[in-house]
Amino acid sequence: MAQGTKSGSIPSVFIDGESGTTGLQIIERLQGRADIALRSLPPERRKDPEAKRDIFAEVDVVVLCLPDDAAKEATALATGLGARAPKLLDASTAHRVNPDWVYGVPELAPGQGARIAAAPRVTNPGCYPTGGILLLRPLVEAGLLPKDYPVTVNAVSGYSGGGKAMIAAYEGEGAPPFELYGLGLEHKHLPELQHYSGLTRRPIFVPSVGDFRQGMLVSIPLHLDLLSGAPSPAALQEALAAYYDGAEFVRVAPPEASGKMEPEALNNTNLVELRVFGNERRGQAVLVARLDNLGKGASGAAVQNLELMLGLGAANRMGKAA
Ligand SMILES: NC(=O)C1=CN([C@@H]2O[C@H](COP(=O)(O)OP(=O)(O)OC[C@H]3O[C@@H](n4cnc5c(N)ncnc54)[C@H](OP(=O)(O)O)[C@@H]3O)[C@@H](O)[C@H]2O)C=CC1
Ligand SMILES: CC(=O)N[C@@H](CCC(=O)OP(=O)(O)O)C(=O)O
Repeated sequence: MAQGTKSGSIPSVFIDGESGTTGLQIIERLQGRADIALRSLPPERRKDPEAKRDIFAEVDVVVLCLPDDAAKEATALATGLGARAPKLLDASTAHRVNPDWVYGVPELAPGQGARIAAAPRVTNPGCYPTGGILLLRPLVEAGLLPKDYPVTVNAVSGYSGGGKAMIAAYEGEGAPPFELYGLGLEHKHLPELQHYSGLTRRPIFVPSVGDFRQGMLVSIPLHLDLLSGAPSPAALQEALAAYYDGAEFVRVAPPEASGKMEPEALNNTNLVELRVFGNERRGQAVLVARLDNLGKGASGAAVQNLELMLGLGAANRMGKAA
């Protein structure tokens, strides 16, 4: 049963940015559901503040699938509505480390799902930080990974991660087969990656994009002798498995001494898979997260958070209880 709604028994949702990549994917995931009423604006009124204000006042949750500046403007508009303000779920980067917003990773820590369910403002995580944080935080909390470890995060994303502009560029002429970017070491995901992983030293983050539409790998190399107690790869895997025991959308695979990972295996799901590859003789390991950048990295995560915010989420979707 849904929590108190503004009108009727079915909670209502408006997606601001409904014709963008993330917005369209959320709509696809919600289509056919009888427990959520999806509201919409005609295309010519989608950027009209008055039309937005009216629909914001009528719905229970607004999902912001907008560029950062537009997300901030929409937030101000909602704030202006006072008691009629809807709950907000922001898919942009604008509020990710803002303490007034709850970080939308239910599996982050015990009780995080309940915090998301109760919050008036939830910020959906970035796609790369979703993989990085889910790998790093349990190891920091277990005391295995020192907080000041010099972490490097390497990652590759499908080009849909760059939204409509990057999709058009890659599906047009002359796109490169593969590109490193973010080499100024100021990528917008670094603050949330560091903050929610619990690291005191700023990680180095090297993202890349490949000529495939959708899917993502995030990998983190580790020197085991620099970790506390020089743990084995199996001990790292056990720490991850224990942390996510019971979490519906996070799978921790058995340890592997060798292997390959490709980025597309979890496309069109809300799953993230965590793996530890290790060479005990060499004292080295690589942590890898695989996810769909548009699934658990964006729209799938948004639907998971939306369900919690509307009181529709099953308890086991919330990660662990408090
Ligand atoms: N793609 C991804 O994998 C991920 C994206 N995100 C984040 O989600 C947000 C949306 O990204 P994405 O869907 O990829 O981007 P897109 O560029 O695909 O879509 C953005 C949409 O917002 C619309 N828009 C822009 N300004 C306004 C406004 N003032 N009012 C209403 N609509 C507006 C655009 O309209 P128009 O069509 O007219 O340009 C466009 O349709 C961004 O903040 C992005 O960083 C988060 C996680 C992953
Ligand atoms: C391939 C690509 O360009 N990816 C995007 C990140 C997509 C994402 O998660 O963006 P948000 O932080 O807005 O959520 C980038 O690096 O900017």
